[in-house]
Amino acid sequence: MAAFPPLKNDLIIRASRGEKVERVPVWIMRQAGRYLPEFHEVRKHHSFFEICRTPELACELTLQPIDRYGSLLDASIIFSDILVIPQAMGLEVQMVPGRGPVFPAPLVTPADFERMHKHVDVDKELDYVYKAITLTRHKLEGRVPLYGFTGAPWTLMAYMIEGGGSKTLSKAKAWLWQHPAETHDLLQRITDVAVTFLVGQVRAGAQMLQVFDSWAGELGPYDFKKYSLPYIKQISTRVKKELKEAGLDVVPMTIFAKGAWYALEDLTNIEYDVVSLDWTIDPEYARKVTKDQVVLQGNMDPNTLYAPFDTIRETATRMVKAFGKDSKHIGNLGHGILPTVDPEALRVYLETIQTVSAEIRK
Ligand SMILES: Cc1c2[nH]c(c1CCC(=O)O)Cc1[nH]c(c(CCC(=O)O)c1C)Cc1[nH]c(c(CCC(=O)O)c1C)Cc1[nH]c(c(CCC(=O)O)c1C)C2
Repeated sequence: MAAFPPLKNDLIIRASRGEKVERVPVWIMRQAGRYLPEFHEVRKHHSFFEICRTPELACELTLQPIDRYGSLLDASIIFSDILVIPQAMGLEVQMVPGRGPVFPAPLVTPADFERMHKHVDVDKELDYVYKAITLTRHKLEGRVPLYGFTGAPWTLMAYMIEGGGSKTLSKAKAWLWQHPAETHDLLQRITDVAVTFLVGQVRAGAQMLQVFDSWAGELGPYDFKKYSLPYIKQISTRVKKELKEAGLDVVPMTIFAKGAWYALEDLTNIEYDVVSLDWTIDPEYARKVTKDQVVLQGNMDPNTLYAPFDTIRETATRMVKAFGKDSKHIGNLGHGILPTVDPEALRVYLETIQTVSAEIRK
């Protein structure tokens, strides 16, 4: 395979390493997806997981926001889903229109471990993601870096037991009390897969990595320390070690533990370069707690994109200023962009972050 084209915009990589940069780099969680008409055009003809498993289609969707917004985006993220890991472990996941992901046969009791592969050949099962990453690195032509990602063990465990989205996570949480040993067994199995998967994504061409613990905030502080923190820490330390040993680039890693405001201090000490904040955390408070030891990412409420454009400008300006003139900040939303947002509202948000941050850093 030919060498990748040279990177023309490395702003977000420099920022993730904590270097002083000329302006705040920005990208958006779920930037490829349902708010874009060009996404729906492709979705009409292909199912969701068919797109994930077809490198040309996953690549095309990854590039859609980069083509649309041009220099207003400083990174791309490979089109895929966190649920490719449960699939690789042997569970079936369907994407049901209007409902989201559904497991026809979720884990009900630990006896259901029988239905999962005893040994997961991660590189074989998820080779389609690696192929999509490699192709996308070429097609990006060095415009921006490419993120690879994984779901965090707790969030993936929750999906595997709930069988899909849930308001209370009561089935998954019942496991914590009813099956504590098997809970740790499951979390460890997912962690092992995630580590190999992230290293494989870097080998394939990913230049940055993000771990999504979207349901972290459903755990209280004590349980987060017990059921999430040790595993997301294992992921960062093992991935960095394995990358180094394999002679690969030790790429910047981001942790997004949505809702886990109480764990902010712990999250700065587990070898992630960037901590992604949801909108419930005040940027000034986050800077105080993290003492500039990590780069902070985020964090406007995604619903603010429904506001009049002037309000979006005002809110984004206030956010950039709250993270501070000298702060280590990567612009993003506090969670994924919502499917019914006007793509032009996102343009206003991206433009504001880039121009206001360049202005105050002059
Ligand atoms: C990073 C990513 C994800 N999904 C998708 C991407 C693509 C890359 C990008 O960000 O652009 C495409 C991605 N994933 C999905 C879609 C829509 C599929 C469709 O109907 O076409 C897209 C574009 C489907 C999906 N997949 C998932 C949901 C949520 C269900 C729920 O809990 O109620 C949904 C709706 C699970 C999922 N998937 C993901 C997360 C973590 C981020 C977050 O918290 O939002 C989670 C929790 C991650």
